[in-house]
Order: sequence, then structure tokens, then C-alpha cells
Amino acid sequence: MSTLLEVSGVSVTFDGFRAINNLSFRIGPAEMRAIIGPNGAGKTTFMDIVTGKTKPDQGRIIWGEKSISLRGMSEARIAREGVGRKFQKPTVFEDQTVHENLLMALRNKRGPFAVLFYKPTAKDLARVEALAEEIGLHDALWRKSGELSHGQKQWLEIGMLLAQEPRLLLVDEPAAGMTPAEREHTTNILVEAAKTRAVVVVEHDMEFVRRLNCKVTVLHEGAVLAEGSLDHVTTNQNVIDVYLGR
Ligand SMILES: Nc1ncnc2c1ncn2[C@@H]1O[C@H](COP(=O)(O)OP(=O)(O)OP(=O)(O)O)[C@@H](O)[C@H]1O
Repeated sequence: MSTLLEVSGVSVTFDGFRAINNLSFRIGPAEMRAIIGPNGAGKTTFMDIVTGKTKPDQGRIIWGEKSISLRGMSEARIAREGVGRKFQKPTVFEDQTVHENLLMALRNKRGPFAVLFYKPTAKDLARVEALAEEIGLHDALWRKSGELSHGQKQWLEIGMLLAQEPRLLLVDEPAAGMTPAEREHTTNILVEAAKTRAVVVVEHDMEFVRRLNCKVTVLHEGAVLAEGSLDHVTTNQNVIDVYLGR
């Protein structure tokens, strides 16, 4: 299997507390992965390390065909390398329409001067239509984003991230606060996205993880406790003990 991101031997300490402990993780260029683990396992810190928000004390973070190191790069530079992150809370521009939000996200791909003199091309407009279709918001293109449901805002934000064409998309608890129907639609969007890029989903909801139908990495105390199919990891005695707090 070829590798897009390889994290090896990474550790992070906060005031003497080792939040990530000699962690190793790898993901292929078109792969879906779920990360689960109890509260405080290090899931968020792991994503913070990959995006450059938190600097590790040690370890390697190797990216892409050229095996460049992401360690020490700024967050902006890592984003330009193709790492996109979806936080739990949607952050769409509520006064703008779905169309404007998606167009703005496309525009963000350009440099500051190109943005200043930006006029959407026919190709850009077609891309906005395709993105809206992909996230299931085509019928809502001309609605103000503030009027959308929580689920729709989440999809819009995923669409805005996809507009930037990330090679790796990190998604934090996408199912939180969604109705069952919204969850199902979210699964479909992510599964589709993972056909052409790597998608890492941090999620507590096991039903959601099951529907993603992908390899699962279980974190505990900042390290990988188990990895494999959901059935494999949930029957692992160490995982059961950790979840039951034994
Ligand atoms: N900036 C920080 N300073 C001190 N401790 C931190 C900091 N960030 C995280 N931690 C600690 O590191 C550990 C891992 O936290 P992290 O948020 O990564 O876990 P998590 O698996 O995402 O948990 P949850 O499922 O509750 O979101 C926790 O014990 C947390 O308190």
C-alpha cells in the first residue's frame, strides 16, 4: 500500500503530561480511517499535530510522494500541502448564500493578489455546482447559509473544504447533533470523498463508525491500542477494558 501520511514515534508533553506517547500512524492516499478512543485518549492532539497547531517533542511526520517532513512547518504551509480540517462546530458565513460560500472557498485556493481581482470563470461556477451536488445542497444553492439546518451547515463546510481539494481531510465528530437521516447523508459524503483522498474521522458514535465501513484505529493514552476492522477492535480485550475503565 502506498502511503500519504506517515507519523512515527511522535510524542507530545504538556507540562510534564505525555498526551501523545510514541504514536505511529499511517494512511494511504485514498483511504477512509476512523479514530476512536475514550475521552483524553489524544485524538484531538493527534489532529493538532498533523495540522501543525501543536508541535511534537519528537518523532517524524512524513508526507506525500516526496516524503517531505511536515514537522516544523507552519499551519498555513501544511494546509497548502493539502491537509484540510473540519472542526466540530460549523463555521460557514451565515449571511452569504451556499453558492457564495462555496465560491469563496474556491477563491481561497488562490494567492492574495489573485483573490483581489477575482472573477469566477465558467469552470469555477461549474465546480461550485458539482460541489453542491456532491454535498447534497444543490437545491439550497441560493439560500442564506444561516437558514440551513445544523446538518446542512456541516455539509456545506465539508463542501468548502473539498473546494480546496485537500489530499487529507481530518474530520472531528461529524455526526454530533445530527438526526439519523443527516448522519446517513454525512456518511455518504465522506465515503465518496475518501475515494479520491485520505479521510480521517474522529468519532465517538460507534454506529456512525460502523457505517463508514473502514479500518479503525483505537487510541488510548496517546498511543495506538488496536487497529483493524470495527469488529476486530471492539472484541479486543484491551479495548474492552479501556472502554469499561478497567
Ligand atoms: N494544551 C494542553 N495543555 C495541557 N493538557 C492538554 C492540552 N491539550 C490536551 N491536553 C491533555 O492531553 C490529553 C489528550 O487530550 P485530547 O483532547 O487530545 O483527547 P481526545 O482523545 O481528543 O479527548 P475527547 O474525546 O475528550 O475530545 C488530555 O488528558 C488533555 O487533558
